Amino acid sequence: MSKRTAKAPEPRAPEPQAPAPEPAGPRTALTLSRRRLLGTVGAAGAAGLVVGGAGGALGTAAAHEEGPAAALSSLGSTEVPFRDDRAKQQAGITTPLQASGHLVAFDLAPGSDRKAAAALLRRWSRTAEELMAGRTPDADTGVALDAGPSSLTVTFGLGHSFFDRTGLTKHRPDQLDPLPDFSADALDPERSNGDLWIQIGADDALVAFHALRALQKDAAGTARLRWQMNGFNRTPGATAHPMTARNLMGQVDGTNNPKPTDADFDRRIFVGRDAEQEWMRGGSYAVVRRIRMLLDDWEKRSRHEQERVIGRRKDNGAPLTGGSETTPMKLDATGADGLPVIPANAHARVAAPESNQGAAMLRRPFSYHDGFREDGAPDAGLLFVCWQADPLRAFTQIQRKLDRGDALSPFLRHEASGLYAVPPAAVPGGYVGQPLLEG
Ligand SMILES: C=CC1=C(C)c2cc3[nH]c(cc4nc(cc5[nH]c(cc1n2)c(C)c5CCC(=O)O)C(CCC(=O)O)=C4C)c(C)c3C=C
Ligand SMILES: [Fe+2]
Repeated sequence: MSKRTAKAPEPRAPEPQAPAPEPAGPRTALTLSRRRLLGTVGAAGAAGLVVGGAGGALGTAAAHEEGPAAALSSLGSTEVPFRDDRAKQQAGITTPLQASGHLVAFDLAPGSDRKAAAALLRRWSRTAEELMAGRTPDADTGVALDAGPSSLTVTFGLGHSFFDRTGLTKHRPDQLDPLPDFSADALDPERSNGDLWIQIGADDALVAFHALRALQKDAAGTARLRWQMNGFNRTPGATAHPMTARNLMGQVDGTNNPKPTDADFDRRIFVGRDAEQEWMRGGSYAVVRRIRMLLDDWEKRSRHEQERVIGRRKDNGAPLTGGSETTPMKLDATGADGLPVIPANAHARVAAPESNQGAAMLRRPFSYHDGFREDGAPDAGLLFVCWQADPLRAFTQIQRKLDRGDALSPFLRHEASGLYAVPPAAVPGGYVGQPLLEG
């Protein structure tokens, strides 16, 4: 395939809410297929295709002839490697938040055994690698033909039930034991759990949808879709002041996430070298919660009340004890009334490692909006995804504490839940989960 070098893109603005893209972070694709840069007659038909990013502004009529290619913007050309010799973990964990996301779970079809599951994960890994590199099969839907990789990541996980279905029960890690019930739970079993889970993220909604369809087609005959959810975040570049993301309650959310530069980051987020289940070493556990926000109630509260619910300012995310977003909270500080400045039940206080014997997880959510409910309230909230080496000592410990009386809980409903073992990245020539399935 002929290759062309794309103009070097501008660096992407930093996004403090997500850790720096260390090993598995995005890199700029310097070579892209000729088709992707120029558009082709063929799949695109006589109208041709415009180049993604900057070229898109030209409009379709301008792209009939193969002329000098306009460079993709950094948004379109940013590529996150599927495999990376330096990275042990799959992409999509420490990758900066993307603008568009899909979470999807599958159940193995009756009769699909371990061999069929292995073949599916091999197909999925191949598809993910191709699409994340910006290579789109000519014969597919065409949805992403004129787009660059757009920071696409595809991350694969295995649910508790996967192991019984494939005869691998004795290889199931204890960390996949079902999460306990919490009082705030109103879980829909049909939108929870599942044998297999995929997280898709991209900075372009068409690229993300295209990946979703391609992976769904790969599953045909082997696994059936169980549930699927769509999410979004702010588009990179939409603000002149790159800062931590906001959620649909308007809060700056993600400030006190562990950072890859923290000495204990790997120990907290990734499964250690001494783990009993060898195939999970370097992997992580994802807890997924669909959390609806009771926005009508929330939006009736004054800004002052809202800030006391979290313990941080709404405008810049700074703790109520002062400073900027990154200033540590002073949990001991009291006001003139003798009461704590950050209230005893403030969400950030109750969830903090200091209140949970050091427990911490990496939160990497998407917002969602699925229209309006019968009462007119928005069906909207957070697709809360968090990553940790041990869910019992991270998500479960903190959620138990929140459940006992954090000020944010009355504004939330946990509607769906999943817990998945996310194996390390595939080795060259291999596929995600191969050491488990062929071990
Ligand atoms: C069990 C874990 C958590 C759930 C569930 C959860 C839901 C949830 N959180 C917000 C908004 C914010 N959370 C913030 C901080 C924060 N939240 C958790 C854990 C859960 N949140 C932790 C561990 C922390 C960090 C605490 C700390 O160390 O300071 C914040 C403050 C800013 C920040 O640090 O990110 C906000 C805002 C929502 C809206 C929500 C459910 C929809
Ligand atoms: Fe939180």
